[in-house]
Amino acid sequence: MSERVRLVDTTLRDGSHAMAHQFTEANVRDTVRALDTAGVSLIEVTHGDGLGGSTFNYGFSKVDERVLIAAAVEEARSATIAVLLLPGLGTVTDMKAAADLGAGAVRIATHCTEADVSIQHFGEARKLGLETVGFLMLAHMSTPEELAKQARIMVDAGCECVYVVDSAGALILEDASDRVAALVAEVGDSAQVGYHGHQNLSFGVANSVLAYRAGARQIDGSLAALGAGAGNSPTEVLAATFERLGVRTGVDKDVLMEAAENVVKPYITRLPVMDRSSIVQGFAGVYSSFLLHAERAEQRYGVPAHEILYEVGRRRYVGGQEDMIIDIALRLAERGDGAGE
Ligand SMILES: CC[C@H](O)CC(=O)C(=O)O
Ligand SMILES: [Mn+2]
Repeated sequence: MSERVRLVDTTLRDGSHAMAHQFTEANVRDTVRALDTAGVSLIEVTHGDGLGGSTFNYGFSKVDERVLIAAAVEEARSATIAVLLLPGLGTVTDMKAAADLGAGAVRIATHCTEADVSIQHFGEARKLGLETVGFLMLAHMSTPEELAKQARIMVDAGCECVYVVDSAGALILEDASDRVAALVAEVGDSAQVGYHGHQNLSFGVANSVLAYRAGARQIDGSLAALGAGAGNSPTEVLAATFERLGVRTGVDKDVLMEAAENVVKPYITRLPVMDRSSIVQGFAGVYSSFLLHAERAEQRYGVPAHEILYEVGRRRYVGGQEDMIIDIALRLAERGDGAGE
């Protein structure tokens, strides 16, 4: 077997978007137990939009994320529990609270051109002794060269693994591996590089394989693909694929398949699929977590979600601009016929 790649599971964080942030404590306990048994070493548990994400703009959690993080920590025998933090939404105080609850890693996410807003958070995370990961979101909006410069900022601030995050599921094959290769060339001597994919155009797993070949050593997935948009690369498919390729992951694909079928699928309220709206997200480069917001706007204002998402893509909105989905829906409703395409 060749070199090891670490599969990181984000069912209980990215999946929060698809669940409209309604995870229960039992969902978290059952999923963490299964992932831990399968040998997954890093499990992310937070509101979909990270620490402090439970708000009017992003959607309220059913259960306080601190309760969920504590439950996850209690269930994990070997795995480390990671939390997501978007500077400006989550604070250093939130990060300290998560560390006090037993979280051992923080993944700090910024828009792909704004790594500088994470500098303080990486410094504080290292002081807390947390494993540190950086997320460069909506990576399709930057060139490989620009992205590599942003990765350098995160690594210099204390980030141990910096991710190319295909938030819109818009990257196709070399789009993904060229970005990973640029990051490896820039920071590979002092940090790892990771890859986080979405299935909007169906390339999550294929891009992950190419990312690995370009030097990524941490790859994200979600059980049963539970994640924003058309979902994430399914963790169980990543495990099976890397095993077929002879790449060691240290996880048991059969335990993961069992978990996807019998732990996660039964609680999914809306199965992520490549439907019209999520395909538009991949095509137009729209943040995957905007999907449910657009679907709600469709219900309220009678404008098709895919029309709203096309317009979001034209306007190049980024994370944090969820409220503008309402603005678009109102304008399209006024016009009476949607944006057309
Ligand atoms: C709001 C955070 C976001 O969901 C992070 C992520 O998984 C992505 O950008 O794809
Ligand atoms: Mn994601």
